[in-house]
Amino acid sequence: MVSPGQKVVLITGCSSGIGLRMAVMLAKDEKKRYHVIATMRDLKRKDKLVEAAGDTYGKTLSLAVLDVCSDESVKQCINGIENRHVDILINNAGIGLVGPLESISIEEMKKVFETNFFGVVRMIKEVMPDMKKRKGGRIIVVSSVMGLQGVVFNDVYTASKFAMEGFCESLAVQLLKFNIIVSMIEPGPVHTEFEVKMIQEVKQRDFPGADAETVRCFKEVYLPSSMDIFEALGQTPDDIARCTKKVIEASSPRFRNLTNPLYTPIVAMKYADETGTMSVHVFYHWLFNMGPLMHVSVMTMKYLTCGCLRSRTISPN
Ligand SMILES: NC(=O)C1=CN([C@@H]2O[C@H](COP(=O)(O)OP(=O)(O)OC[C@H]3O[C@@H](n4cnc5c(N)ncnc54)[C@H](OP(=O)(O)O)[C@@H]3O)[C@@H](O)[C@H]2O)C=CC1
Ligand SMILES: CC1=C(/C=C/C(C)=C/C=C/C(C)=C/C=O)C(C)(C)CCC1
Repeated sequence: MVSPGQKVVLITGCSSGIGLRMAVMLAKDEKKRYHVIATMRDLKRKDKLVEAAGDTYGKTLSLAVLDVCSDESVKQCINGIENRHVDILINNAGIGLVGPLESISIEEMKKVFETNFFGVVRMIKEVMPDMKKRKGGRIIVVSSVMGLQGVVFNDVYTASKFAMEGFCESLAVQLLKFNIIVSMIEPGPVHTEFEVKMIQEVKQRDFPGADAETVRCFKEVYLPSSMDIFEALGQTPDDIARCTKKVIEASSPRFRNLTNPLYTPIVAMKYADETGTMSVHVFYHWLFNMGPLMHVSVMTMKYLTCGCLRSRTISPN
């Protein structure tokens, strides 16, 4: 039951990771300001969430089935909510895809877009008309640093997040007219099942169709560097949940919210050279010439960005 004055928050992809921690953090709000509808595509995966929610389960947190890839599932879920009333929609569900392009089928690529891009579009299309009628609402989208800057061997995942950034940047203007505020959350690496699934998938694959040199670059250069970066910079899902709660609670939230200060110079570089050549060359040298020193270079970046650039990110603390 939603108490008077409580905001209804619907979150997608709450069976693990960032979505799970967001659901729990908002449900445990000291002032009980939120009623969280934590959704997942398969309720058999609810145990971790229910355990973490503790006694908020059935009070400020309820569960619902929702598969962002299915029109019917999205409709059924929203129709099941009292008056279809959602104050805050958090689009979190998403999947990764990494590896040499030659070894990835078009079907796999479509699945990534179906989840990460059309999943968000489907959710917004269903919730937006009611928000417009009520002249108010918040839409949060968990994007990624890869929604702002391409990362080698993440071509299709990056494209799906860029698509979402473009979509939201366009829609945000129209929605502001109806007092609906759109905010993006842009984490760098976060320790969740996303990382575990990526490592498992990569171990199982033998990358058919890709030439030996590309496979070597992926396995021997990119993967160790990427793991170094996860180890040195990885945030926790609680960090991202805290950032998101801050964005929800801000009276005038920023549109873009990077959660990790390391990425502010990377994004700044993109805007400093509008031709894009600098980013391509810097990433090339960083990966192929400094790859073995990745740990050192990342630690240096961490040190350099610990002060002034923090104000450009949303801090979890
Ligand atoms: N971890 C990271 O390094 C980063 C992650 N992100 C983004 O954060 C978001 C959350 O990922 P994270 O928590 O890390 O990863 P997890 O893999 O832990 O969580 C992803 C969640 O999305 C759900 N999901 C996948 N497909 C669907 C679907 N069709 N319908 C509904 N739910 C679905 C999964 O459910 P199920 O259990 O059923 O598979 C799971 O609950 C994603 O959008 C991701 O792109 C952004 C930056 C970095
Ligand atoms: C290897 C490599 C990089 C890797 C970045 C990674 C691995 C980022 C991961 C982000 C994630 C997981 C986002 C999820 O949405 C940099 C820093 C670009 C610099 C060049 C070399």
